[in-house]
Amino acid sequence: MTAPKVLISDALSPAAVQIFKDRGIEVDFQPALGKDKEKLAEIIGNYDGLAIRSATKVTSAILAKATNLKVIGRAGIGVDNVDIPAATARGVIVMNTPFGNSITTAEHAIAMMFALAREIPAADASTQAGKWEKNRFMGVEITGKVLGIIGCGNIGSIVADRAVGLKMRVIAFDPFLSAERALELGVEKVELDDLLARAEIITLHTPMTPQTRNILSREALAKTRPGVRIINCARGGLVDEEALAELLKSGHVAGAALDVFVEEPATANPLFGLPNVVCTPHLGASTTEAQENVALQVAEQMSDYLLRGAISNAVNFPSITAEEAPRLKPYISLAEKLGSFAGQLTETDIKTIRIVYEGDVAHMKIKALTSAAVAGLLRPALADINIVAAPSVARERGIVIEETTREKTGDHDSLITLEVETENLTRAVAGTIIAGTKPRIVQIKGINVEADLLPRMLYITNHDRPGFIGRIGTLLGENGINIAHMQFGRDFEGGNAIALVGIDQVVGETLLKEINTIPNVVQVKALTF
Ligand SMILES: NC(=O)c1ccc[n+]([C@@H]2O[C@H](COP(=O)([O-])OP(=O)(O)OC[C@H]3O[C@@H](n4cnc5c(N)ncnc54)[C@H](O)[C@@H]3O)[C@@H](O)[C@H]2O)c1
Ligand SMILES: O=C(O)[C@H](O)COP(=O)(O)O
Repeated sequence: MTAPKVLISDALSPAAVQIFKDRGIEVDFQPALGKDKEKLAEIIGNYDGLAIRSATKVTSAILAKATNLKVIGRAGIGVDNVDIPAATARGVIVMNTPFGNSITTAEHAIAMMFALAREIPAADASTQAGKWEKNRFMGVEITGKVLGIIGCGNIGSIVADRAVGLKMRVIAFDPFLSAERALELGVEKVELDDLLARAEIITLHTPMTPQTRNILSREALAKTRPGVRIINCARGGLVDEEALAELLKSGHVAGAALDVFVEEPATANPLFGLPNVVCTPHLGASTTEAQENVALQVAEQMSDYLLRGAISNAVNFPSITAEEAPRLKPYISLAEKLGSFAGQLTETDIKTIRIVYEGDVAHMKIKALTSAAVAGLLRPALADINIVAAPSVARERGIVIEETTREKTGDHDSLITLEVETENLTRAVAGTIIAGTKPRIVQIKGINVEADLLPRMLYITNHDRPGFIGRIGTLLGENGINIAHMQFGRDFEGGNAIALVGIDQVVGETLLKEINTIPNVVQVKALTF
């Protein structure tokens, strides 16, 4: 196996380079490449992995050129510089490092709060200019002030903890913050309007989503307390910069500290040059400790995926540990084959997919197995579908996916049953793993029929009458088709029967039609796996 190749296109700590090398991965460290999208597009096709921070924009155009790419690793938190749907559609795993720079960023927000309260940057500039303006800089105390946190997740919680330590009164708006967690953090959970009306300092710590974009809009800013100070170390675009600039000029807002901007790199901005505005160039995560953390973590995660199939902190696929990956692999293959079997037999629109996981397999990562089953099911219609994209593609097509887990009920230690419902019919197929690695079908439409899945197969349904087996064998033999195995099942004597025939050659349309003319044959279909 040739060593996977990773490109680092942003300024990651060199610690990442060492990890990749130690793990036997070829690594190309080009920290300035993220700013050169033409060059990136030109070479991205050579790499299996791409490690980035926030400067590299992984657009759909870049992804279209990334023909070998399997994983994008974000050494940091925000993945808004990656086109996730486009990556997902191409089967590229996108992973981040959700905790490595949280403390550092929370500390930056706290530093910004002090910088605003005591006008440290302006006082520093004035002092170093030889002005000694002792009477110009009258600050405010932090103790006892009301801090309003918008978004109380990893970073917001650390800010809350530090602020409580500074004897501030902390209120938080976060629809997903539980009452228990708020109590544990010592913060009061409030609605946004309440926060706007009460906070003397507001700090933002939400991701950028359609709901949070412009959360401090002109209207929201108008509801804030006179003299409020605003800090944004989360994402540019959470605050209306134009409206904030006007309120700073009018004196309604006493100060604003911004680490992030609508347009980055920010070389011109409506807030630049206004009194008591403190700006840093997206430095929230920029400490030696945080950069070391995220670089090491992203390199380990990407190596684990490229070398062992383990997935952690992916934003577009369930996690799979390095220990789980080899155990899961045969079941992924089984789920994909069961899906493929049902998909090849289904010619009308699928409404619902029901998957039942029974026995040992019910305790595995069933989300990954469901993705594999859905990919197999959709592949006859969408040749390029991959396991990462499959569930979202199914949802876009209005297909309902239902999963159930239960303990072992029959002979098999593990059993996966896939049921597909269309307008006209419901078809179920079940399978298991034999000898630890081999996928095997064990039941079709409730009829027991055990067969290994070979690359070429015939699926035949017929009325259970004498003579069928001899005729099909003769007909295939006369046409030069070698039979590898032939398995039969029926619901009861003289009832409905199924034959699964593993074959070594392709059966053409003419021969399929001829098989259909054998007495009692209902349906024949050539399948490939
Ligand atoms: N400046 C920097 O260098 C820097 C560094 C790290 C992270 N960040 C950014 O900081 C932000 C927070 O990161 P995190 O790790 O704490 O994320 P997180 O996911 O742990 O927390 C985000 C919180 O926002 C809440 N939230 C979501 N939608 C909301 C809404 N509509 N209203 C209010 N709250 C909402 C969530 O419930 C969650 O608790 C992200 O945008 C991240 O990209 C910036
Ligand atoms: O989301 C993040 O982790 C921060 O915005 C840090 O971005 P950076 O890695 O480009 O400093």
